Parts: sequence; C-alpha cells; structure tokens
Amino acid sequence: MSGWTFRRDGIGTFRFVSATYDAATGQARLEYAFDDGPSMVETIRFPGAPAPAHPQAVEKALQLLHLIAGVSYFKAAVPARIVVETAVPDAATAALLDAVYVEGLAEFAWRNGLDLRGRIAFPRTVAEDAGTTAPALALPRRSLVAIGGGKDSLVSVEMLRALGEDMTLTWVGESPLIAAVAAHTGLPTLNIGRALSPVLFELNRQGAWNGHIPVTAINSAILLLAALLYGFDSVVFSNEQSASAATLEAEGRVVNHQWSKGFAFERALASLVHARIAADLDYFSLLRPLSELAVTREFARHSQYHQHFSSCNRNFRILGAKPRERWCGACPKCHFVFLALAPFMAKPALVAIFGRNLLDDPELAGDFDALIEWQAHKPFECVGEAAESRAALAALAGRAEWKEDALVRRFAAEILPQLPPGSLDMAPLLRPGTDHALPSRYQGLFDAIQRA
Ligand SMILES: CC(=O)N[C@H]1[C@@H](OP(=O)(O)OP(=O)(O)OC[C@H]2O[C@@H](n3ccc(=O)[nH]c3=O)[C@H](O)[C@@H]2O)O[C@H](CO)[C@@H](O)[C@@H]1O[C@H](C)C(=O)N[C@@H](C)C(=O)N[C@@H](CCC(=O)O)C(=O)O
Ligand SMILES: Nc1ncnc2c1ncn2[C@@H]1O[C@H](COP(=O)(O)OP(=O)(O)OP(=O)(O)O)[C@@H](O)[C@H]1O
Repeated sequence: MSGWTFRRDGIGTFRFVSATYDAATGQARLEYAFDDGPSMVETIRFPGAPAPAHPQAVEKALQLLHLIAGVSYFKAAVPARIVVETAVPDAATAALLDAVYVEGLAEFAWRNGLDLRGRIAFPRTVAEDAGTTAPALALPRRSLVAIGGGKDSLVSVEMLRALGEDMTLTWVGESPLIAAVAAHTGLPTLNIGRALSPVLFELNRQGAWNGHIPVTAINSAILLLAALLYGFDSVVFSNEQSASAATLEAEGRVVNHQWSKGFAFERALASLVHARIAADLDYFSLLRPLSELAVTREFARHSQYHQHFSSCNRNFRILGAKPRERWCGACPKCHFVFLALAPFMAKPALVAIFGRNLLDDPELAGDFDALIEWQAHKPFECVGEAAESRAALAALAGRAEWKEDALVRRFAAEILPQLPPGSLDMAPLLRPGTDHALPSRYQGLFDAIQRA
C-alpha cells in the first residue's frame, strides 16, 4: 500500500485484473484493483480436486466467480467505472452482474445513504443469441449440497437422504461449527477454503465503505465451479420462499437483505449456467416452495441435530468476535428461530437449545416487534416474513405452556386485537408454494408436506 493513498470518494475505476486456476494446487486466484492501487487477491482452495475434465466450462465458471466475488471489493469505494481486463462478459452475464451489484448491495447502499440504481453498468460484448445453450458434459448424477450449520440445509439433507440421493455436503470457509454439524450427518463432506484479500481489511481500517454483501451469490458461484471440478450435476441450496420478500420498501426502493437467497437470483443464475457453462449442471434451491414456518416444522422432527446446529450468524464471522455459546440470544436470527420453532417443539426441548426462554424476556419486546413489523421494519437479517412471526405468536397465545410468558402475554393483550381478523392463520403459511425451479424428480417431496 506504500505510495498509494486510499480515499473512498477519490477512486475512479474498479478493475477485474485476472482470474486463474492452478490445477496442481487446486487454487483459484481472483485479482482486483482500484485505479493504479495495490492488487487485491482473493483465493479459493478446492482440496484434492482432480485435473479439470471440462476445461472450457471450468474457465467460464471461474470467470463468473471472479466477476461475482468482486462485489466485496467494489463496495469499498463504489467507483463510477468498472473495467474488465479479462474476458468481457456477454450481455446476459452482464445483466446478471448488474443485478448482483445493485440489488445485492441494496442494503449496503441504503444504510450508507448511497443509491446505486442506474450507477452500475458492467461492460458487455455485443449481445449473443438469447437462446444459446451450453454443451452437456455428461456430469455424474450426484448433488453438491451447501450446508450452513443451521436448520434449512439440514432439512434439505434429510429430504434428499430419504430419496436415496448421492450427495456430498459442502461449505465455504473455515467453520468448526459447520464442520461438526456436517460430520453429524455421517455423509461425505467437502470444505472449500476461501481467503479474502487482507488489503480489503486494510481499506476498511482506512474508512472504506462497508456493509452487507450478497454472500450467497458468491458461495453459489464457488459451488458451481466445484461441481465442475469434482463432477456433480446438481448444486443444491436451501433458500426458502420467505427469502424473496423485501426487508423494507421505502422511497421507491426495495431492499432485501437476503436478495441472493431469493428466487429471482436463483432463476437468473440457473439459466445463465445452462446457457453459458453446462446444459446439464443444475443450480436450484430445494426449499423454495417452503416458508420459514414450514421449514421449522420439518426441522423440529429432526431432534438428532437439536444440540448441534446453530442459525446464529455471529458464529460465522471471519474477523469479528464469535459468541461463547452456539446461540448469542441477542440477534434477530436467534429471536426468529426461537419463535418459529416454538409452535412445533416441546417447550423444555426448545429452551434447552437456547439456554433460556427468549419469549419470557421483556427486554426483548422491541426486537420481537420488529419481527412482526409492529411500528418497525423487519431487521436486516435472515428472518421470516412478518406474517409468519405474527401467526407463530398468535398460535402460542392459545397454548397453555406459552401464554403466560411476558412477550406472548403482551402480544395477546396489546397487539393481537389490533391485527386484521383472519390474518393470523398458520395453515396457509405451511402449504408449499408453486414458485420454484425444482427438477421434476423432487416434485413429490412436497406432496407429503402438503398432507402433513
Ligand atoms: C458473519 C456475518 O454476519 N458477517 C457480516 C458482518 O461482518 P463482520 O464485520 O461482523 O465480520 P466478518 O464476517 O468477519 O467480515 C469481515 C469483513 O469482511 C467483509 N466481507 C466478509 C465476507 C465477504 O464475503 N465479503 C466481505 O466483504 C465484511 O464486510 C467485513 O468488513 O457485517 C458485514 C457488514 O454488514 C457483513 O458483510 C458480514 O456478512 C458476511 C458477508 C456474511 O457471510 N454474512 C452472512 C451470514 C449473511 O449475511 N447471510 C445472509 C444471506 C444474504 C445473501 O443475499 O446472500 C443471510 O443469512 O440472510
Ligand atoms: N459457509 C457456507 N458455504 C456454503 N454455503 C453456505 C454457507 N453458509 C450458508 N450456506 C448456504 O446458504 C444458504 C443460506 O444460508 P442460511 O444460513 O439461511 O441456511 P442454514 O444455515 O442452512 O439455515 P439457517 O437459516 O438456520 O441459518 C443455505 O443453502 C446454506 O446451506
């Protein structure tokens, strides 16, 4: 960094400098820079990956990963100009990237008082035929399943296990918690290494713009490259229906904290992969038909994981302090998961997971109000829709074991009477939706849930 001064408002250009994959070490190297500043190099390690059997598809997937993962670095200065010094993307790829950088950074922009709409335009070659299909590679019929240490991916794992699917569980980055949960499934695992450039952390110290990024888009691109390297024909995520809902809508903007977990991103990425990378490589979310409540109802049955999993995102920090226990009990995700599991679990078992009864803590009233969008917007976190939280609280208000707890009692006395009658029924929220892109072999999975 010597001889180069970073001023976040003084940067003109973000450069995609190079992207290489070294088959001997299984390491991808993604290089970026601002103006004539230092290289920012991110590395992704694919342990034990065999020499690429499909080098052209691997090269395409590597380019896509380079372009998507740039979002972590671009955000540090959000300059007006983007230069791609590697292969310039075609129109369809550039359109996806524009969306990842504008919609995926919408929360970042909102919270920093920025507006990226109309400000991001990836360079693109002249438009290719929209109907182009990439060649089929005869990839083996097996699934690479993303695992995050929480309830969602474990529900998928158990659904796929019940179908006898050949699968490997995979996660990006070092996480003892995810490793322990993955080991508990007894299934084959693959931990992919990821190291962000230390230059980014230095820029953060020097006052770079910082905030939320669409991390699922990055993990998805990493897993697609992994599928080609190790030989899988499906990359399976566990993003639920509720992830597509906005966190807030204000001043003509739609901000979704979970944008890259949403259906619009899933569809766009899946069709780009079929068109440009491999016709037989599927990317989809198995849980897309389900609400968060439908997922927690399923997860409640899998008690073998209850003392191992965690949905608390504070566990997954690279730099920041991690909670001493698996659940910090103080973040919106802890609050939401407690509430969403409560209608489906025995109370002592749920309290044993969290170490205390969060619904009996009056100090948390404001936090639970945000979950039900009561005089507040939903928190910027991976939580279900307000209708789900309201329905869960209404259900608990009618249960002898819960109704005396401070926050349930308060909800029943002060809030419930002001809510529209008929809006609190849980049954419609538990019914699987029809907006999904599941391969036909999985359609039957949700018939069973429908009947439950
Ligand atoms: C774990 C977590 O929630 N981290 C968010 C937190 O970051 P923090 O500063 O507390 O610590 P670190 O995670 O260690 O990050 C250090 C710095 O690195 C930047 N960074 C990190 C990863 C990356 O891929 N790119 C990066 O640029 C980060 O900005 C830090 O400066 O707050 C940050 C600022 O708001 C968030 O960016 C961190 O979020 C992580 C990228 C992360 O993995 N978050 C997931 C748990 C998450 O938010 N998942 C969403 C899915 C959203 C989506 O559309 O994909 C969810 O579950 O809803
Ligand atoms: N480190 C990671 N590497 C790869 N995929 C991940 C990682 N962390 C999360 N995911 C995947 O991203 C998606 C969204 O993560 P999310 O945290 O919502 O899921 P989860 O951990 O399975 O469940 P929960 O909602 O209880 O946290 C899931 O498909 C999850 O498997």
